[in-house]
Amino acid sequence: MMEMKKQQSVSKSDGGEFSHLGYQSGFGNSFSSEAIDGALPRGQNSPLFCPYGLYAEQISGTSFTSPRFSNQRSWLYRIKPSVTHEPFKPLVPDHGKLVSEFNKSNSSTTPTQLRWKPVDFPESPTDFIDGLYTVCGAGSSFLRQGFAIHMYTANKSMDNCAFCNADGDFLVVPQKGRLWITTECGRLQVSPGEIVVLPQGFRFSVSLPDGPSRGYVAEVFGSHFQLPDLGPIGANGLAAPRDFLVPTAWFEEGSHPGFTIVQKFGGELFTARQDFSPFNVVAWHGNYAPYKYDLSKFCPYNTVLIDHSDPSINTVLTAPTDKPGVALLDFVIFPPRWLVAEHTFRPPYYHRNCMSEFMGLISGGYEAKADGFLPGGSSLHSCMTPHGPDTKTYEATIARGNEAGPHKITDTMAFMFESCLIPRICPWALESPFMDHGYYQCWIGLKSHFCCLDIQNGCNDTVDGDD
Ligand SMILES: O=C(O)Cc1cc(O)ccc1O
Ligand SMILES: [Fe+2]
Repeated sequence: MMEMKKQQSVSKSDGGEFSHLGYQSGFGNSFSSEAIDGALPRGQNSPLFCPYGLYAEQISGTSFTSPRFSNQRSWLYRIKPSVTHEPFKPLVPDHGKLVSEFNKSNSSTTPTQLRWKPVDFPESPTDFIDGLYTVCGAGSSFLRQGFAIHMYTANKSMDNCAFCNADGDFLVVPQKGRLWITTECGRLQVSPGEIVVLPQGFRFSVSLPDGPSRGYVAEVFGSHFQLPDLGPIGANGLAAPRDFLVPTAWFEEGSHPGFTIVQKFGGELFTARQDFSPFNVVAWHGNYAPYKYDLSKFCPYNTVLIDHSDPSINTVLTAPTDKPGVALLDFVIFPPRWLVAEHTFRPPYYHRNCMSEFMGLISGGYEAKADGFLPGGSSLHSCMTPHGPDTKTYEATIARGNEAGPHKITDTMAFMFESCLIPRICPWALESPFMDHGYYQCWIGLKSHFCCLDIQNGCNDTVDGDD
């Protein structure tokens, strides 16, 4: 057998290598990458003898028989197959705060507008897995239909262990602190302002080069993220396929005694021991792989004359249901952009939505909230729960009047996870010390401006006299 040559053979603690990673570009392509020349079998997936004595292993992200346009799978060529581990055992002590099936025993429901302040960083050593907790969700990973919204706060790297989510795909939105993520397909550096999708089943490990870190995670059960159709926008715009980055093959070899795989399965965590690293894939090919995307690359479209567009115009990724146009989960952003609409109330309109809206703020402020919605904070406006700009935003917009010229909103990156399912909320989120119990007050001051005569004619008579 040829001498095993280890390429890019740095340890995970070598930071320099993480910041100079090469990536493959594209969305849902047929990717291929080999860390050693010739490690990918040519002409077939499963030769009797793979190059360099590697094992061939397929990971399927859709059923074998899914239609070709949606079929996702990759072939991994690895030093030892994933199956080489001791039996899974329930994690002790139980993690307790991850939920993947939402029912009366683990969650409750409320139509009230909810808002949370940013959560403090942990004081005791907490890695990405320890620091993950579910805020809300609906459906069931067992039934392959549903979603969960989690958040994480962590201060230490995962050590000698990898996480594997059998329940669904994670879309991770870091808000504070970079994530150095080692996956079976290679390594990714993900900074706040970027997102990463870790599809169902892939093993990954998260290191925190910046220490205390915080962020949001959307999980979808039974669906995968795809780019939205562009309709009349045309062939270009919003998130461009070429800006999605997929890792190149990277592996580590040798013995890793006591390496632990932590598997999330039905919302519960199980651990299995093995004596080697799962990051032992020397080459891979296929269209099922982790990827990242820099939100500053997004090309926003919007009104250029009147009125406020629905936020769907800023959809980065969507995880569809079987109903056309109805998302299990849309990931929508509110990026820096020009506001130019004439004689228009430019902030988000007041509204009630049959979809449920969870929002987070990565940086800066959010155009609908003058106060109280802070980077690292979050809000939930469930199905048909009324919401919209707070009193200060409304009054300031009206005061600016019709003469407002083109204006660029800068220093902002808010996002929304929007789902057709109605979320139930976990008790620790409802009882959290970071819950903003006075949230409703941001709208209470909205006064009646009703006037019997047309306001353009300068009428000052309010009907209900509340000012
Ligand atoms: O509620 C929100 O702040 C999100 C949102 C923004 C927007 O511009 C229009 C509708 C909408 O739900
Ligand atoms: Fe909304």
